[in-house]
Amino acid sequence: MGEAPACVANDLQNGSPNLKSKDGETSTIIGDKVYVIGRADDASTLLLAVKIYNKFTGKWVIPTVLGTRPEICKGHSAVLLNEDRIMIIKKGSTPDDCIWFLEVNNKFVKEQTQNLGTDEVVAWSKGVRGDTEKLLVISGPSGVGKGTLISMLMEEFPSMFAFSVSHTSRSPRGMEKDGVHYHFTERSVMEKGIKDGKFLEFSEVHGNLYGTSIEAVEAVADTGKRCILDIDVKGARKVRDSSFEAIFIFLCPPSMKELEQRLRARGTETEEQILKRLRNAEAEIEQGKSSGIYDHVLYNDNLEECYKNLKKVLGLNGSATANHKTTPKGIDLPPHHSVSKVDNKILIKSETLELGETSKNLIILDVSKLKGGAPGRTRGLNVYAIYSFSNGLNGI
Ligand SMILES: Nc1ncnc2c1ncn2[C@@H]1O[C@H](COP(=O)(O)OP(=O)(O)OP(=O)(O)O)[C@@H](O)[C@H]1O
Ligand SMILES: Nc1nc2c(ncn2[C@@H]2O[C@H](COP(=O)(O)O)[C@@H](O)[C@H]2O)c(=O)[nH]1
Repeated sequence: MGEAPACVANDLQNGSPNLKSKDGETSTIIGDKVYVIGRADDASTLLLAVKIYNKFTGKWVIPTVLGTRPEICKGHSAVLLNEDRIMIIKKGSTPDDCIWFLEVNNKFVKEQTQNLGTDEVVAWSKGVRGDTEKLLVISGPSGVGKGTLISMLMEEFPSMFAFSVSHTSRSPRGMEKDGVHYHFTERSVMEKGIKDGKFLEFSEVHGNLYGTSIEAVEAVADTGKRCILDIDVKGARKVRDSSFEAIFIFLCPPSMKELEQRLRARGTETEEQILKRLRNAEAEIEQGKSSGIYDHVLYNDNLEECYKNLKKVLGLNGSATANHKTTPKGIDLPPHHSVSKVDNKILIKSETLELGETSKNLIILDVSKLKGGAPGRTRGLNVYAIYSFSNGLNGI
């Protein structure tokens, strides 16, 4: 890995920021750095690898890679968007796997670079056609009824909402199932995952470690459903500061006395744990109301009333089919194609031979309204137009 990529010298001469594919690799220049994407040097993985050549220091760096990585394919094109994001268009891939984004300098990458204390961090996100709904973040003191209200929403709107399954170091309660209510995990394993940048957010709550993994949020994004996070105020603040768009709701109990009764009646905690949760509740309620994180503060006194109010702030009219979004569609790209960029449009050209006639095809992807990004999915990818020209037309 000692030599500079061959493309660097040529590229500096012709001034192009995006370099031609060499042996299935692409090289994209951003400032002093060349991002080389392709097979891993040791061929030990079937996932695309990233290495960075720093033209200033003359050194290669293997970055910390966050998010789910795309699988290797029959070649790919790389297109630089906005100096902080490289779009990868895979050849011969399935419609839901052909567009990926490598974030090299967005807010999340900058935060993680600081958190992880490493020099270089990059983050993958899969491209999703069209729009998906904002995340729904629900917080409130233990026993206020978050889980109860979330279950009601998911029961009434099963095709619309899905729960992000958090990791926790606490032990399961009687009815709780691993992988359904939480991923119950050893603290040391969670700490290693946090160190490796696998978590969107994490927090120490009531003496245990809790966290939302990037994978948990990605898993929900892939179903096209709206992702619900049941997390504490510190975690909500981290999500608020991230690139995610979300609606933040804080639930308050009618009184501390009622909160205590609910916790005791639930019967899932020891006396010591109940007292600890109640001690933390007052500070949490104070922060929830005054932090400016939350868009809505709802009081859960009468359960049915509170559920009605929750649906109201979510714009649900009570019908089970309201606002139902379908799973995001993929993009049917021809297996072999060439890619170019004009302003905010990506032009994907291909030729097919049918019944002795060559037809030229042009797909235009509009990337002007991209939203989200790593961690999670990059949404808002729009197939702008598909043109097909039979032999003799030289328009493309
Ligand atoms: N409005 C309500 N009136 C009376 N009881 C309620 C109400 N809402 C929820 N409960 C009950 O209060 C208990 C606590 O509710 P729940 O487990 O949903 O709280 P939670 O906020 O998710 O707590 P935790 O953060 O500890 O998981 C449950 O037994 C639930 O049935
Ligand atoms: N920051 C996060 N907080 C979380 C997460 N998952 C749950 N929680 C919060 O923890 C407490 C206690 O939950 P319990 O299930 O032990 O009663 C509660 O306030 C949850 O909102 C998470 O991933 N991140």
